[in-house]
Amino acid sequence: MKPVMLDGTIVAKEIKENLKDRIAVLSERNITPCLATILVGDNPSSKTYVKMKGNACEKLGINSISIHLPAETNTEQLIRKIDELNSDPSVHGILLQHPVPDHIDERQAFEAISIEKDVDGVTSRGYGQTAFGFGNFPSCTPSAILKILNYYNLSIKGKHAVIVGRSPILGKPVSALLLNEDATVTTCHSQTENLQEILKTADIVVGAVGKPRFIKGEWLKEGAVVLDAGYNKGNIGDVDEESCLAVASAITPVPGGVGPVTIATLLEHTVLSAEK
Ligand SMILES: Nc1nc(=O)c2c([nH]1)NC[C@@H]1CN(c3ccc(C(=O)N[C@@H](CCC(=O)O)C(=O)O)cc3)C=[N+]21
Repeated sequence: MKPVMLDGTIVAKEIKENLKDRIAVLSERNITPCLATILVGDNPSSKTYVKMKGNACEKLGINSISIHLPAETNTEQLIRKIDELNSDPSVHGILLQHPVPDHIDERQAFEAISIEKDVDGVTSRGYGQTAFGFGNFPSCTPSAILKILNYYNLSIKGKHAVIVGRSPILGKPVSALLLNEDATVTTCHSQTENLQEILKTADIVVGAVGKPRFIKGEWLKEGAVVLDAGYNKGNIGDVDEESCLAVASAITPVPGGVGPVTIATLLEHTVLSAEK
C-alpha cells in the first residue's frame, strides 16, 4: 500500500492559524511578541533559514530582530550580545542559529540564553525540563515531530521508536519526548554497531543524522512510520525517500514535512513566552 504522506505544511498552517487569535489578544495588552535571531558568519543555508524564520514572524505580526555577527566574533562577544537580549524586556525569544563557527564555544553560548527566552530549547536546563516532562519550550524540531504524529493520530505508546542521531537539539530531545509519550526508545549514532538490525524492529523511525538519503527502505520494517528531520544541502533529507516509500506506512517528505512545523513551533513558543 502507498504510504500516507505526512504533510507538514498543513500542520504548520493549523498551528499558525491558532496563533493569530493569541497574538490579537496580546496586541490588546499592547504586547507584540518578539523573536531575536543571531546568526554568526556567512553560512549560506543558515542565512536562508534565518530569513525564513524572520519572514514567518512578519506574516503573523511577530516582531523579529535579526542580528548578524561577523564570522570572527568570539565566544565572549557573542555572549555579551546574548546578555543584551536577555535583559531587553521587548525580546521574548532568542535563537542562536546552529552551527556557529568552530572557534566559538557553541555550548557555552547556548547556555547564556536565559531559560525564560529559550524558545528554541537549546539550554541544558531546557533539555532537562524536556527530559523530565515539564517546561515550556522543548527544542522546536523534536516538538514538531511529536506534533506531526499527533496530528495524524499515529500512536506512540508502546511503539519502538528508533532515533538515528544524538545531537543536543535534535536526537537527544526527540528521544526524551518520545520516551515521555511511552515509546520504547533506541537512540542510534555513528558508533552504533548494528544499526540496520535495530532499524528492522522500529515502528517509528526518526532521521536526525545529517547525512543525505542515509536511511534506506531495505533497512526498515514493513509499515514503519518515518519522520525525516534531516536538512542537508539542497533540501535533501536523511531518508532515502524513494526506497522508503515502498515499505513505510507513513512518511514526511523533504521539503514540506518536519521543516515547516519546526518554524511554526518556534513562533508558538515565542507567543507563549510573550504571554508569560
Ligand atoms: N538554533 C537552531 N535551531 C534550529 O531550529 C535550527 C538551527 N539552529 N539550525 C539549522 C536547523 C535547520 N532548521 C530548519 C528549519 C526549517 C526548515 C524548513 O522549513 N525547510 C523547508 C524547505 C526550505 C526551503 O523552502 O528552502 C521544508 O522542509 O519544507 C529547514 C530547516 C532549523 N534549525
